[in-house]
Amino acid sequence: MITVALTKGRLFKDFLKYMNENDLNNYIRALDGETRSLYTIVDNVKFIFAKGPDVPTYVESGVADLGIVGSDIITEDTFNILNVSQLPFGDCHFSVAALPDQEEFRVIATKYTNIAHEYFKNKRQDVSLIHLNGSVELAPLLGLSDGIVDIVQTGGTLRDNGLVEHEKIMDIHARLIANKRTFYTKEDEIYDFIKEIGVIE
Ligand SMILES: Nc1ncnc2c1ncn2[C@@H]1O[C@H](COP(=O)(O)OP(=O)(O)OP(=O)(O)O)[C@@H](O)[C@H]1O
Ligand SMILES: O=P(O)(O)OC[C@H]1O[C@H](OP(=O)(O)OP(=O)(O)O)[C@H](O)[C@@H]1O
Repeated sequence: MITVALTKGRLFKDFLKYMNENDLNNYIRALDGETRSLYTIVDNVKFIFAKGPDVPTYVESGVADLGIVGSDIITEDTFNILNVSQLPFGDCHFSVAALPDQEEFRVIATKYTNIAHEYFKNKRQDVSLIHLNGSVELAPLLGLSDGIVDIVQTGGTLRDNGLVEHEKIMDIHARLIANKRTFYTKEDEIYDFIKEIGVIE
């Protein structure tokens, strides 16, 4: 038995869409249902449903062998895991966004302070960061910050709040991650799963 950690929100919906497009019906039947259960078993794969930032924690500890997680999460925080491969879903990007006429960025609000810190440090720009937990678009609208560093997917949230992208920071994709030990001790089962979901030929 191998354990695969999935996130419950958007990324899970993208994974289901990917499975539908690739006729992975066995998994879809087990995963695509209305239930509050936090795990399900299909053949010899146990899927657990966690919050995105907790997926690498489960994988690092070895209670999960594999995980599907946004690259944003494993870029923002450091985990002792194997970063196996990029997956063909979950695409979005990080940007600096603000009101259209904003010229200077001295104060930035973000959920992703490490990514923002690294970005402005590399640009040799002295910026103060304010950590927020969500709805960060409010910060420049209320004058809490000059701009934000945040995830942009459709651009709808920025548009609906009168904000625009000023600088693109990096692309984001879903990634397959693995525990450093069990990737080798459970090699055959992991290989079968990865092959089945079409991540390798
Ligand atoms: N518009 C978006 N906003 C945030 N994350 C996105 C977006 N589009 C794709 N993603 C990716 O999806 C991941 C977040 O999905 P996830 O399923 O973990 O949580 P969620 O949809 O934010 O739900 P929850 O509210 O339960 O945290 C991010 O880590 C990122 O890689
Ligand atoms: O470009 P879009 O498709 O509009 O997506 C981007 C928005 O989605 C995310 O927020 P989320 O919905 O996770 O809520 P949050 O603000 O509480 O983090 C992100 O932080 C942006 O606000």
